[in-house]
Amino acid sequence: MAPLEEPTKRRQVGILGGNFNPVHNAHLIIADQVYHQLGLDKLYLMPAYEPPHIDEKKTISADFRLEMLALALTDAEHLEIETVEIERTGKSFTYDTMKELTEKNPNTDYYFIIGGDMVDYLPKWHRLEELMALVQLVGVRRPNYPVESAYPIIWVDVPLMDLSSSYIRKKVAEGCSINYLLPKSVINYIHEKGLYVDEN
Ligand SMILES: Nc1ncnc2c1ncn2[C@@H]1O[C@H](COP(=O)(O)OP(=O)(O)OP(=O)(O)O)[C@@H](O)[C@H]1O
Ligand SMILES: O=C(O)c1ccc[n+]([C@@H]2O[C@H](COP(=O)([O-])O)[C@@H](O)[C@H]2O)c1
Repeated sequence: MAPLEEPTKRRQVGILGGNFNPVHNAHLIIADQVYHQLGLDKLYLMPAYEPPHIDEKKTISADFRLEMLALALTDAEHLEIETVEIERTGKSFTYDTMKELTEKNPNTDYYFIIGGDMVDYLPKWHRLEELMALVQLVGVRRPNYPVESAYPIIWVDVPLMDLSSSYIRKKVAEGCSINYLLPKSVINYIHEKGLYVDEN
């Protein structure tokens, strides 16, 4: 009798989408914790070309943000950059991106991570029901934001971190230290390129 064929193991992949303006240690801790706690095969940080919010956030050129991500991830083999939204340019809705990725990689299960600040905003996401049919949403807590949702979110425990890219941009503009809030290589890059000095 012919031996039974092993079913192909599906690849388990996490995605942390964001602006990464700049990438900071809370992003890296979240990515690493979700990767390990969910036993994923890979986790991608996925920078947006332009934020998709209705009330837009300002951002800087994708080239700067990509270079800072590459510096931050130099020693992390389990963490990589997904550039699909940068290559597409313009605004990307997560549903459109995840549809493209799931079609390209039919043997992969995707886990899309959102910070607690995004939970209340979820009902406004583009084609949310369809997005939830494509990916598993994973929530991570953020200070001053809810930890519950009517939506089927897997909550992964991370330390509560009151750290944001806007805080870092503000500190640079004020001429304050940003040491230990993000990798040293990224701090050096920010100073070298003179980023965020005019932030208001
Ligand atoms: N300190 C944090 N705790 C939990 N989640 C976070 C934290 N910082 C960022 N995130 C989450 O990481 C993802 C990408 O975040 P983003 O690049 O917008 O950074 P940010 O620090 O929120 O930026 P900004 O201050 O410019 O709004 C989002 O889902 C966001 O909720
Ligand atoms: O698709 C949407 O409607 C949608 C609305 C708001 C945010 N998102 C995604 O959520 C991720 C975090 O967003 P942000 O703006 O906090 O960096 C990022 O990948 C965004 O593209 C997606």
